[in-house]
Amino acid sequence: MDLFVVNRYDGDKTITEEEEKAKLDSVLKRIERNRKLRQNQKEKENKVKEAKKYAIEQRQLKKIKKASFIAVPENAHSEYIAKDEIAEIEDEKKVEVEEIPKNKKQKLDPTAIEGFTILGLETFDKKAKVKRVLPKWLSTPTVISVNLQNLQTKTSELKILDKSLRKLLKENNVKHLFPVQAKVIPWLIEANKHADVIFPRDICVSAPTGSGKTLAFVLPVIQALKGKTIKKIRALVILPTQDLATQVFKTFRLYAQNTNLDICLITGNNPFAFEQKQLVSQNEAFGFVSKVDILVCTAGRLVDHLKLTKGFCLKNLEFLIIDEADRVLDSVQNDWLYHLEKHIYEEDVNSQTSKILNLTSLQKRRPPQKLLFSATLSQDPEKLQILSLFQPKLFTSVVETEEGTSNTTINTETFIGKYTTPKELTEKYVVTSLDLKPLVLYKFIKQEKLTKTIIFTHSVESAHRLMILLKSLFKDEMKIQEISSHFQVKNRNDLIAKFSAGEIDLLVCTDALARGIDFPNVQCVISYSAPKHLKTYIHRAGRTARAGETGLAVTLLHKTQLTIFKTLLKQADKNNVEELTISEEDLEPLGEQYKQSLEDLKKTILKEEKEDLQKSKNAKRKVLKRKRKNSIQSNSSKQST
Ligand SMILES: Nc1ncnc2c1ncn2[C@@H]1O[C@H](COP(=O)(O)OP(=O)(O)OP(=O)(O)O)[C@@H](O)[C@H]1O
Repeated sequence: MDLFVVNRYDGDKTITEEEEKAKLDSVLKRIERNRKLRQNQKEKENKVKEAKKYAIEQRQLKKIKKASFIAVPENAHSEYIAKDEIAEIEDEKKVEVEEIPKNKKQKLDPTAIEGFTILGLETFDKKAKVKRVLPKWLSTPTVISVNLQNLQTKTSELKILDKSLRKLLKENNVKHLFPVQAKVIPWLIEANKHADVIFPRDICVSAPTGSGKTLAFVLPVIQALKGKTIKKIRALVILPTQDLATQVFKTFRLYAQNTNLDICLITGNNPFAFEQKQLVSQNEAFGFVSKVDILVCTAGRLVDHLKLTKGFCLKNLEFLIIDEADRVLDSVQNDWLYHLEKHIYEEDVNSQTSKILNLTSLQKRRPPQKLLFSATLSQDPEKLQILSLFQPKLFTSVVETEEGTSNTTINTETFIGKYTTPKELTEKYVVTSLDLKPLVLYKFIKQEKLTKTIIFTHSVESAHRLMILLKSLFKDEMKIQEISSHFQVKNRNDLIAKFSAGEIDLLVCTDALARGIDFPNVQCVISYSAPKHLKTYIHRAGRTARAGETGLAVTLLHKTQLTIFKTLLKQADKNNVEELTISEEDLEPLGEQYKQSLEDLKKTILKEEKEDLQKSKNAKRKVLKRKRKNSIQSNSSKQST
C-alpha cells in the first residue's frame, strides 16, 4: 500500500535514463488526468447553474403572463382566500424539509485522490429487516370483500335473523346484505346465543366507508336484547360527534320499532336535566330505575352523566360499541375510558345486596362484549391494548390485487394498516396556484356540471370565505351553503336534511363532517384544502361512492403539496389517482368575473366584521347598563333601610 511506503536512503543507487523518462511520463499522465477531472467538474457546475437560471426565468415569465390577464385588484383581496392556505402550505413545506433524509455521505472514489487508498471506505451491509410479528388474531382475520355489486346473501334467506327484522329490512329496501353485514351479523348472533355460559369474544371490524357497518351492529344488538324484561342499560354506543350519534340513534330506533326496547340519545344537545330525566326515574319501592335499554352517546357527555347523574348505571352492560373507534380512542375527552371502566368494574361497596349470598351475588357478572368499528381502524396492537380486548377477533377488508385477494392468499405484511376505499370511487387531483384556486374550483364544477357536491376546507373561516366567493361567482346558478361546528345543532340538522334532499347543490364544510355522515347519492367530494393525513382523505372521500353507488373525489393541490399527497396515497397502495388539468388559458375569459367576485368578498367580510364589532359593543353596553341599574337599586334600598 502506498500509504505505508517508507522512503529510505538506498545508498548511491544510480537511476538509468530510461527509468527517469518513465517516471516523468507517469507524472505527466497523472497531471493530465487531474486537469481533465477538474474540467469535467467545472462543466457540470456550469450546467447546473444554467438550469437554475432558466427555471427562475421561466417562473418569472409565467407570473408576468398570469398577471396580464387576471389583474388581482390593487389591495390584493386574494389574501381573503389564501392567507391561511399560505400558512398551511408553509407548515407543510417545513414538514417536507424535515422529512427529506439528510444527504447521505458521498461515497468517495478512491481513484479521485491520487496516491491514497481510503481506509474505512463505506461498505456497510444493509441490516436485515426485522419482520413484524403480530398477535395471531391480527394476522389471521376474517376477510371482508369490498365488492358491493355482486351480493351473495339475500336478506330473506338469513334465517338466523329474526323474522321481524328481516321484514323491516325489506321495507327499507335492503334486499341483500353487504359483505360486512353478511360476515358480522351471523357471527355476532351466534356468539351471543350462550353468552352467559361462554363469554363472547370482542371484535374489531375494519371495512370501507359506506359499506354498511352500522347495520352490522344494530341488528344483532336489537336481536340479542329484545327479549329482556327488566329495563337496564345493556348496550352503550359511543360516537365521536353529535351528528353521528344522532344518525346511529335514528337507525336503532328504526329497527327497534317493533320491540319494547327504549333507546336514548345523549350528546349535550339537550339540557343536562332533560337528559337525566330521560335516563333514570326514582320510586320508593325500587329506588333508581333505568328508563333505557340502549344508550347512544358522545364520550364527553357520557362522562358528565357518570359523574353527576344519580342512579345512572352501566354495570349491566352487555355490549360496548365504539363506532369510528380510532377517532373515539384517540380522543381523551374527559378521560372517558378511565371513568367508564372505573364505573363498570368497581365493586359496589355500599350495597348490602352484594354481600348477601344469593343467585345474583353468586353469579359472576358477564363483561360487556366490545365491538369496534371503523373504515380506518388502527391495527396497531399497542393502541388496541388499552381496551383490554377479550380474545379479540378481526374482520377486515384488504386492498385487492389485480387477481383479487382470497382468504388463503392474504399476506399479513401487506394488509396490516392498509385502509381500503370503495371500489366504486374514482379519485383525481388538480395542481393549481393559490391565487387561482377558487377560480379553478369554479371552472371544474361548471365543466363537470356538478351538483350534490361537498367541498372540504381546513377551517371554519376558510369555509365561510369560500362560500361567499362561490356564491358571488355562481350568482343564482347554484344553491350554495356552508356548514360548520359554529352552527347550532338544529341548523346543522336542517342543512344536512336539505342537502340530502337535493335542495342544496354545493355544501362547503370542514372536517367536522368528514366522518360517518351518510348523505345519499353525493356526486363529488372536493378537498379544497389538501388533507394532511391519510385517514382524513379516506373519510372525506368516503362521503361519496357509498352503498355501491359511484362517486368522484377530487383534491386541489399546490405544487408543493404534491409529493406529500402522493406519499399519502402510496400508504394505501393507491396507484390509480390521475391528474386532471385545468389550463390557465381556460381561465382567461373568467378574469374580470373573478376580480369582481374578489371585490364582493372583501366588501362582505368587512361588513361582517363591522357588524360583529357593533354586536360586541352592544353586548358590553348592556352589561354595563345592568350593572349600573343594580348598583342604583342596591343604593336606594340601603338608603331606605
Ligand atoms: N345491505 C344494504 N343494502 C342497501 N343499502 C344498505 C345496506 N346496508 C346499508 N345500506 C345503506 O348504505 C349506506 C351506508 O351505510 P353506513 O352508514 O352504515 O356505512 P358505514 O360503513 O358505517 O360508513 P362510514 O364508515 O362512512 O361511517 C346507508 O345509507 C345505509 O342505509
